[in-house]
Order: sequence, then structure tokens, then C-alpha cells
Amino acid sequence: MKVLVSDSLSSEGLEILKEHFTVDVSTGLSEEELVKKIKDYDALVIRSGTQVTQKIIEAADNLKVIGRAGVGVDNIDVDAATKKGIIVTNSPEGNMISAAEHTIAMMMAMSRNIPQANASLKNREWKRNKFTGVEVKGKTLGVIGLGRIGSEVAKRASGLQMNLMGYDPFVSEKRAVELGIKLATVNEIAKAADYITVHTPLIKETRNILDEEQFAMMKPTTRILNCARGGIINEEALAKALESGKIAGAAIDVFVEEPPFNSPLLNFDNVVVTPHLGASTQEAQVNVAVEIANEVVSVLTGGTAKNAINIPSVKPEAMAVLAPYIRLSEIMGKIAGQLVDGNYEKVEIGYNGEISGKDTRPLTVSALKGLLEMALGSGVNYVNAPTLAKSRQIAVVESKSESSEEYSSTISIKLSSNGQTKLVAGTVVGDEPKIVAIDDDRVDIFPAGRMIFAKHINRPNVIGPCCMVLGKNNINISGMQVGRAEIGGVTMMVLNIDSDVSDPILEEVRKVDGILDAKLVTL
Ligand SMILES: NC(=O)c1ccc[n+]([C@@H]2O[C@H](COP(=O)([O-])OP(=O)(O)OC[C@H]3O[C@@H](n4cnc5c(N)ncnc54)[C@H](O)[C@@H]3O)[C@@H](O)[C@H]2O)c1
Ligand SMILES: O=C(O)[C@H](O)COP(=O)(O)O
Repeated sequence: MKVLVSDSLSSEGLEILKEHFTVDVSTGLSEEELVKKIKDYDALVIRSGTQVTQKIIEAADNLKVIGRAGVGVDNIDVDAATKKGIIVTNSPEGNMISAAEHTIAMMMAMSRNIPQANASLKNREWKRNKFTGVEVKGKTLGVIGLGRIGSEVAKRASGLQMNLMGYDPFVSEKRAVELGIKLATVNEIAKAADYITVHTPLIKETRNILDEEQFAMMKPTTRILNCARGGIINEEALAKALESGKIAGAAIDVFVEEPPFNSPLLNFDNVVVTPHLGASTQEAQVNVAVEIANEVVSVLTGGTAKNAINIPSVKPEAMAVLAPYIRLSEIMGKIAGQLVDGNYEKVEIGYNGEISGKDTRPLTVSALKGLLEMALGSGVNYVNAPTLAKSRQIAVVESKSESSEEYSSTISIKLSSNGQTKLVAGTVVGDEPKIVAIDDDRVDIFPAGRMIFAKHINRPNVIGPCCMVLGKNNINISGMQVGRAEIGGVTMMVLNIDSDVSDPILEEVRKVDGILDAKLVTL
């Protein structure tokens, strides 16, 4: 088997890989070069320097695993990899201490003007007054993102006798108390903290989490740190806040574009910068390289991936069979989650037919991910979905049956919420997910984009007026499916639509005589 290492990797990791496989190290490849090369490889090992795009993944006909020697996977198109059945795995713990220590080092360097004073003295200047700094003791540190690194930063800041505030929608009050952190909103942190440090992944919900609005609330003595990912703090808004003296300084290790040679942040005297060095210690590099090499060896020799990002513990050959069902169950989770109102209480997932004989754990996880994403946003992933369901006291029940009536395999999700239940059933046809039933109504939907699910009475003059409402509001209908029912019976209609439907328009649809309920589902 062949492994391509496309970013620098410590020799300890390379040696492990070389004991088992043919290993090529080739750094600085362009997307085009990787597209050409990748089809020959079974594994790709990267750090943050390689962008693993959809185009590269589509060309990766033999690839079974992408190993990220480090934490951030924002440079990998994880959805495209999942779709192709490629395991994405990382080494989440190996560099956390180094990243936390770097954050503290940056905070101290910024507080005492160490880089500026160092440069000045080496320039044969002796300007002691110019570089008067501030103490951190007794100051408040706001930590946004209280995962592995955020928690380690908090522990160290606590040792420096700082007061701690924190924001993380997935962290319990109990955990915050253990860390000595007072939980607060982002805006409360912006108003009160003397230092603010971000330690979240870069995802939709965290992009620009500190923006103009938050900088406007800050004290002129506030100092900002980003040792997580460029883009979590809006760089332009930060530059404006520094320019206008709205805040006192910043220490930045990561940038939207790396290297950040055009970034305005490089022009300020009160900004300390490092070139993405958070994980650059001898210890961290050995840790992550060894950890990821062992993951790749495990996956390519028929074992599992301990830290798989996209699916838990699945062997590559099993992943190839399960991939379309993983997509199906995630989509079904999303649909079920949008067809009920209120808090989810119980999810019953049934596996029928051939699929019941497979390892269905990843399918349950992806159903939960789809479901919870509807309530919690894109911070939910395949790794945290089961824990999040548990912490929200959502009961998860699986059942299996070897029989499946019409299709070789079907999956059903029955979701209970506030006394209502909703059942969604689906199958895979030619690798594409298909929804085959909603409650008792048999349907035939290839789910995509935005859909309106409308429960209605099967009689003339219901579907027409419903479509008229959408038409007069300039909403194009690109597909329609009506469930089978006797005349006068109740059934489900599913309309694929090309643009968003506002609540008032949906309300108008609901008022059409014969429409019993209408819900918008967005995938
Ligand atoms: N500078 C470096 O070289 C370096 C080194 C290692 C890691 N990192 C980066 O540091 C970041 C944190 O890594 P980690 O290992 O601590 O990750 P982690 O997954 O352990 O923690 C991330 C935390 O962010 C929280 N979070 C998710 N969505 C949120 C939201 N909307 N608002 C607030 N919090 C939210 C999660 O609940 C989680 O607790 C990542 O972006 C990673 O890529 C950078
Ligand atoms: O997410 C990470 O692990 C860090 O940003 C480190 O990235 P690097 O491996 O490119 O140093």
C-alpha cells in the first residue's frame, strides 16, 4: 500500500509508516498536482498546509484514509470524503499542550511588549519607558471555546491568578465550575474581559464570532488573542478596532490567508504575530506524527480509526458499503428533526433487511448528527453527536429485523417530541438516498435542497391552490410527489422548491382548504 505525506511530518511518524508501506513525502503540491498524484495512494497524511478539496477527493480512487497530524480539519472537505467512503482522522491531543502554552506565551509577550522590546534592543536602542507593560494578575480572561485547548489555557491562566469567563454552547455549568470559569455570552465577555482568547474550530457558527459589534463593546484596555484559526475573529474588524484605539492590542498566530503577507494586522506596533506556531514544538510534532502514523497503519491493515472525524471506528471495507447509508441516515435525521416541533425526547432507529446484518453504529451516529444539527447547528459532528444526545436526555433505541418488504434494505427513524411522533423511512437506490415513507404515507422522494412537506386531504382543489400560493410569491416548484391514498383520505405531498419560503408564506399554504399541515425542510 502507498502513503502520500504532503506536509512536513516528524521522522518518528515517517518511520512507523515506512515499516508497513511505501511512503512518498512531497510537500508544497498544488491542487492540480495532487489531483494527478492522489489516485495512486491508499492514505494521505497532512498538516494544515494541504487543502484537501472536493476535486482532490473525487480523483482519489484508492484513498481509504486521510490522516491529519494535528487538530484542525477545516482544510479537508470532510463531507466529500464521507460521501466517497474515505475515513478522515486526526490526532486531537498531541499538540494541545503546545497550543495552550503558545497562547499563554503570546498573552505574556503582548502584555510586556517582549517582541517589540527585543527588536528595539537588537537595533542598539535602550528605551525602557517605551515598553512599559501590564500585569495579568487580577485581570479577566474571556475564553471562547472550552474544549481541550481552551480548558488548558484556562487552567494556566488560573495559575497566573486571572479571573475567568467563558463561552461554549456545548459545555455544562458543572464543567465550567470545575475549571473555575463563569459562563457568559460572547457579548458579556466582550464587555467585561481584559483579554479574550478564542479556541473553537472554524465553522459556520464561529466564523467572525468577534466582529465589529463585539469590538464596539470592548474596553480600550482589552487585548485579543487568536491561536485557533484565522477567521474566528474578523480580521478587518480587528484591524479597525486597533486603528481607532478601541482596544489595546492583539496577539495572533493564525490568519484567514496564510502566509498573511497582505494582512493589515502586520502593520501595527501593538500586534504580536507568529507564523502559525501553536503546534510547533518538538514534543507536539512527535506526538501528532506518531499518533497519526499509528492511525493510518491501523486503518490500512484492517483495523479501526480511533479518532475518526467523519465516522466512529469503521474498517475501510465496511465504510465502502455503509457510505450511502450514512448519507441516508443523516438526511433522514435532518428531515425528522424538521417535521416535529419542540424538544426531541426519543429516537427509535430501525434497520431492516440486509443492512441489519452490518455494523449499524455509524448509521445511528449519522442519524443523530443530522437530527441534532437541526437544533444545535454545525458544531455537531460524528464524534460528539451521541454525547450531545445523551446530555440532552434524548433516548436512542435501535432495532433490527432481517425482513424488509419492498427494498433489500430500509432504515426508519421514529422521533418523539412533546407527545407527537414522526416516522421517516428510507432506502438507497443506486447509491442515492431515497425517502419511501412519512408516517403511514408511502412516498418516493430523492431528497435535496428545500422541500415543503404538506399533509393534505386527497381531493380536487387542494394541490392547485397550494401551488398558486407559491407561484404568486415567485417560488419555483422544481419537483412534486404526492403520496398514495384513497380519494378523501389523508396523505403527504412533497414539493421541491428553488428558493426560501418565509413563515408568512408557509402560513398561507397551511390556510389552503384541505391542507392540514405544511413544514419546510432544508437539507
Ligand atoms: N495555532 C495552532 O497551531 C493550533 C494548534 C492546535 C489546535 N489549533 C486550533 O485550536 C482550536 C481548538 O482546538 P481544540 O483541540 O481545543 O478543539 P476542541 O474540539 O477540543 O474544542 C473546541 C471547542 O469549541 C467549542 N465550540 C464549538 N462551537 C462553538 C461555538 N459556536 N461557540 C463557542 N464554542 C464552540 C466546542 O464545544 C469545543 O468545546 C481549533 O480551531 C484547532 O484547529 C490551533
Ligand atoms: O490544528 C492544528 O493542529 C494546528 O493548527 C497545527 O497545525 P500544523 O500542523 O499545520 O502546525
